[in-house]
Amino acid sequence: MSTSTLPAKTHHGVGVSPGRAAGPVVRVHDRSPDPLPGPAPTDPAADAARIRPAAEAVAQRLIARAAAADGEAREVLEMTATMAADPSLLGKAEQAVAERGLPAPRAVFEAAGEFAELLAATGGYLAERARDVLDVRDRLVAELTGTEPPGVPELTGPSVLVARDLAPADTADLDPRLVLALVTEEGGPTSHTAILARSLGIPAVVAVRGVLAADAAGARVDGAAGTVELFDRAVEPEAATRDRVLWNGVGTTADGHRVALLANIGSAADARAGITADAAGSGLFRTEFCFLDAAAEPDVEAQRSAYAAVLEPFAGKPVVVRTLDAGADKPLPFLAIGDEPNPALGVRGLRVAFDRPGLLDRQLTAIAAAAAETGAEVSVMAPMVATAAEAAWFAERARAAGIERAGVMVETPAAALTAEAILDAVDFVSIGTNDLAQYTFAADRMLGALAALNDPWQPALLRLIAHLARAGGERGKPVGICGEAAADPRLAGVLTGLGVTSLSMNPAALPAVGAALAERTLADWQRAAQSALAATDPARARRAAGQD
Ligand SMILES: C=C(OP(=O)(O)O)C(=O)O
Ligand SMILES: [Mg+2]
Repeated sequence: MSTSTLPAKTHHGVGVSPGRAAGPVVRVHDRSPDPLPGPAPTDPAADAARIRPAAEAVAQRLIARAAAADGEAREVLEMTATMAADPSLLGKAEQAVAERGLPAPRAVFEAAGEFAELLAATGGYLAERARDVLDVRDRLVAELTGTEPPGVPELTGPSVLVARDLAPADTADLDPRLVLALVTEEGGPTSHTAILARSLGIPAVVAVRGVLAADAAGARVDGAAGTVELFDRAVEPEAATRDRVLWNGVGTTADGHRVALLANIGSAADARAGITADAAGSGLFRTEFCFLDAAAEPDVEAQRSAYAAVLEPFAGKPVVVRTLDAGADKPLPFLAIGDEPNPALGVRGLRVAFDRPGLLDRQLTAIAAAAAETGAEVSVMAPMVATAAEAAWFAERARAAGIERAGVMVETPAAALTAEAILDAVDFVSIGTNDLAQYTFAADRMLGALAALNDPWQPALLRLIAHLARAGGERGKPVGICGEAAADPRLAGVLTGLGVTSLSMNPAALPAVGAALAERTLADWQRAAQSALAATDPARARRAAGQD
């Protein structure tokens, strides 16, 4: 490598997908400037008539990319193509040209902008779709103005991609053989970029302030340490070095201490992916994913059949079904909570059911029926629990519905600090590290600017987990992890060293986690865990655990 002779500046971000790689930088195009509202077109009818062919061209390009992709990538690209050709969006834009005399690019810009605002105002998953609508908007505007479309340019060789953040359509069909590493200025540990990078095995660092302004030609990326060295000349491509992903499908440390490695699922496709990836079961079935678009509460029969479709691949295996986690970042249209000044601290998760116990009871009945039908070993757990009384209330209702094992998620510091009482009220707990970090650090999990606080290697978060694991160990009750922390291979070992009994993750992360776990004995991981706990910041915690 010739890089050692080049001047380098090291930028720090949050490492979200481990591995090291170096290579020439390719910038992902930012969107072009907003189109101007004038001058008015001389022939509005002709200008309006340009919109549908432009939308058709954008949709066709996305469909062609979808045809060359598979699995989730194909779904994302097809969904984006559908949005680009959405008749109500295009109709609104045409109307703005005809009635308000806006030039076609501006009309599309405003129509899509309004649609995105509506989605963003509802928050959560729908707000994430707002990002997709804005992505479609920018593609349409680029098509109408004849400018470079936003997103990843055609890659001619192995490259390090540097972006502000990546939209699902940008990343859906990324070729991991050409993308050496991903670096983003924004985004956090639970962002789309982070999850995708881990699932593709591409080293990634997010929330790297100033990386775009640096305008570098080459970069060397360390996805574990969260560092990006930038060079002002292109750097010879150096393929990623990653954890070996040779895993025999059994979750165990080098000396045979078993840890259940499980899949996080939300659809039948996820469930099949989990089984293919050798998941021993599922530690988190996000039931709200089945009903994101439902306008009214699905009746018991509709719920039973939706759950059965997801449980079916797991016949004979354990699955933890989480009851609806609605509100804040995951609003469900049929559970309108009303205006809240701070939805993340509002009526969400299990709290939605306190005023609507019938809603919970109907869901538990449907889950019990789906479990009986499929033969999956189902237990249930409640999201966003703050007190032992809430946990006991939930467990009682679950048992009344005929479900034997009931647990709760630990996502609030209050639940973690009262681990003993919570565990006494239920059969198990599962730690949602995404939300537990957000509430512990008072740092919105969606904000790139606060990503460093949501880093799951933060010693404060590790201490809460250690407390929970100790309380579970004393009672002989399982303490699992189902947040993104479980998908970080080295952290998975540290969590095991803290006493956690199961790790549930995106199915794509299973081989790397399984392989890393098997590299050391339980005593080694316990030592690594104690060193990480004693560290004063995430970087030191990683080093102390032997990550760097
Ligand atoms: C697993 C979790 O739940 P979700 O990401 O669905 O909020 C979590 O908060 O860590
Ligand atoms: Mg959560």
